[in-house]
Amino acid sequence: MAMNQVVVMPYPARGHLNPLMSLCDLLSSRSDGTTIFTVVVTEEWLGLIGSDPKPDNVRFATIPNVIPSEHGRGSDMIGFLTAVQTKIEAPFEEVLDQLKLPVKLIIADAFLSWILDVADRRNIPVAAYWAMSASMFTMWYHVDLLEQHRHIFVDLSEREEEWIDYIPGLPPTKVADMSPVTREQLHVSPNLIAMMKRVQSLLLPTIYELEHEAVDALRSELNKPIYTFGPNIRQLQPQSHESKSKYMTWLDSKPPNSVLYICLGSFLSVSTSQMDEIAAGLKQSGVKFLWVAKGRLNESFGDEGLVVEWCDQIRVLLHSSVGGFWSHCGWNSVKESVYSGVPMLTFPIFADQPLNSKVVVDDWRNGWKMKKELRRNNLVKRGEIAEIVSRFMDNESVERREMVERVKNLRDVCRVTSTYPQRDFSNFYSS
Ligand SMILES: O=c1ccn([C@@H]2O[C@H](COP(=O)(O)OP(=O)(O)O[C@H]3O[C@H](CO)[C@@H](O)[C@H](O)[C@H]3O)[C@@H](O)[C@H]2O)c(=O)[nH]1
Repeated sequence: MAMNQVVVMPYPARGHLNPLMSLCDLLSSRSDGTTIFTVVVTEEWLGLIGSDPKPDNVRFATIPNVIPSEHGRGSDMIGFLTAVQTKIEAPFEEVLDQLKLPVKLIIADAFLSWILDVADRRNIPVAAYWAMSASMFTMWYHVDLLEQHRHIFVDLSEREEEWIDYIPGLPPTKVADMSPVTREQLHVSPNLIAMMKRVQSLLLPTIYELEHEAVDALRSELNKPIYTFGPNIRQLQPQSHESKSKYMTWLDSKPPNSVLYICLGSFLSVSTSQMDEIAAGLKQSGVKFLWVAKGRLNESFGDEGLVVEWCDQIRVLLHSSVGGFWSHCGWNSVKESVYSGVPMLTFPIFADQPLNSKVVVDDWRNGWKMKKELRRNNLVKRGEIAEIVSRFMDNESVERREMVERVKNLRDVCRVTSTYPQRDFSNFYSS
């Protein structure tokens, strides 16, 4: 049989690349052996993920480092977002020119809308990959409704208790649970209505059973194939004793469910003064913690706390000593937490994170809010942190036990789903 290929263009950020690589693993495991999956990344990203294990029929192609580096891009977010929209198209086309096998499909992150013109010129269908939740997709798809109700682009500080109850597939949601969006941000975000008219299909990395209202609403409205494929988490590779990281050995030495894992995102992080409050609050709580925090590496917390620059998050979450996850609520972190059966303390920062936090706290009820006033940059102070953390990690308390029961149920739903990512899914790129 003749060979062909699927070109995969991820958004150059960890929270988008990780699940798209995992999708490639899934597709390649279901492929009949005639398809090569070519993932296009910058040279910098190749250095970061190039040595991760992957199937033989998943390959990388590179473009030069035409966007700001991963290190320090947070200092000019709009500059980074703009470069991704304007600088990648030309080198991406050069990659396409050099490919030997015919390209039957492009899977592109939905934030890269310029890809539609490239694909049109070459007559290649595009499947749009949305890295966030289905709920966030429906919210963003209906940005015109938000505008009609004056729930976006205006000062909402006096109207945070108003309900957004008109978005198809989304349960009533308070204005307070939506990240404020400016028109400037809209310019670097995809126009989903225009995009959905032009793509062949939509790929949602979500657990259908947990988001079926949103997925069903989109299916009836979009009139396009929409595929969900479960938690979309990369499988853990076995780790030898020798290659075990220091933090895993540290976790081994701790009692079950005793450690709070903290990671507040790889994209934007919190202020230095908030980090100071977190450090002091953790000390005061007496709870053991593993904290991903680049700027605090030299701080000593004795044997109670370990700070790392980076860790293998899913491996950490699956460790039996980890009993809680304090997270910024990136969609991948939320799913990894559900998949691992670890309750969450939510601390959303921007974009979809406030809505994800609301889903965790109010709908799935597998977590508590650490940051209550989402739309303000008020500091969460050390005393409050210490109080919530110690209550949250108290394995004897009734409120925690009840939450842990719900977490187990969610985990079971998520694990079952991960074994049958949608029945017809494997065929979507063969047509
Ligand atoms: O020390 C670390 C920190 C993170 N991760 C992984 O990095 C990914 C992070 O993804 P996510 O939790 O989604 O956070 P962000 O990187 O901040 O994700 C961006 O992209 C997501 C998908 O679009 C959005 O939901 C977020 O709001 C946005 O900030 C996850 O797979 C983590 O397991 C690690 O392996 N080790």
